[in-house]
This record gives sequence, structure tokens and C-alpha cells, in this order.
Amino acid sequence: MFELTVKNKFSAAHVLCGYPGDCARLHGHTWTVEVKVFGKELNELGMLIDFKDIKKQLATIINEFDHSYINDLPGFGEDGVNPTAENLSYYIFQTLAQRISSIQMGVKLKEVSVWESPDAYATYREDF
Ligand SMILES: Nc1nc2c(c(=O)[nH]1)N=C([C@H](O)[C@H](O)COP(=O)(O)OP(=O)(O)OP(=O)(O)O)CN2
Ligand SMILES: [Zn+2]
Repeated sequence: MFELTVKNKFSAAHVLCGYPGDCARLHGHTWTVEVKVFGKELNELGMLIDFKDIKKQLATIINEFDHSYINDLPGFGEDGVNPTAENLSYYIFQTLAQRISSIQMGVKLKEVSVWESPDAYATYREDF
């Protein structure tokens, strides 16, 4: 089994509604997003999938967040979903999983991790 990892970053503002502390006030982070994919077969170039293809798909998702107020975006705030690291990793996983599999048959998204700071992150993965 081969596993590839790609990272990217975005900066945005958020509010954690109902949070019993200062995170309920408007503030920002530079989030780091790490994506892992896996599969068995390499192509004729010796690649599981081109890093560039994963980066491109991840960038299109992350660009929606970059320099935004996340609570205002579809899937968060108005839908009653707090923009926590957990919910961001879940959202990115659900959006990215289908795209990865359609680019390269046999390659699957393993997990998405979202760092709010260098020492705190959440990971979403599904059982196979
Ligand atoms: N399980 C989670 N806990 C918290 C989340 C989260 O997404 N999942 N988010 C927050 C807030 O966004 C908060 O802004 C982050 O706080 P923290 O990690 O504590 O970062 P600080 O820069 O404020 O560092 P401190 O040293 O703790 O002041 C909170 N919890
Ligand atoms: Zn925060």
C-alpha cells in the first residue's frame, strides 16, 4: 500500500457560537490542512496519483475559506455547524473524497487533518 500526503494553508476568521470563552468572539487563524490518500497500484510514471492533482483539488476547496468569515459560508453558521477544526476536517473530507476517486481509480482519501495552531489539530477519517 502506498500513502501520499499533501498540505496547504488558509487564513480566515470564525466565531465558535455557544463557546464558553473567548473563542465565541470574532478571531482568526491560519489553518493548516493535511490530506492523506492511499492505494495499491502505481501508474506508468511510478506515481499513485500526481501530487499536483491532489493539490489542485485541495486548493479549490480551501480557496473558498481563504480570507473569509467561515460562519457565513454554506455548510457552517446558518446551517448550525460551528467552524471547529473537527467540522472543517469533516467538510473537506466529504468534498474531496469523491474528487480524488474520480481522478484516479483505486486511489482513496484516507484522512483529512486540520491544524488551528502548530500544537492543536483534528483528524477525520472513515472506516473502510
Ligand atoms: N476540539 C476543539 N477545541 C477547540 C477548537 C476546535 O476547533 N476544536 N477551537 C477553538 C478555538 O478556535 C480557539 O480559537 C483555538 O484556541 P486554542 O487552540 O486554545 O488556541 P490559542 O491560540 O487561543 O492558544 P492558547 O494558548 O490556548 O491561548 C478552541 N477549542
Ligand atoms: Zn478559533
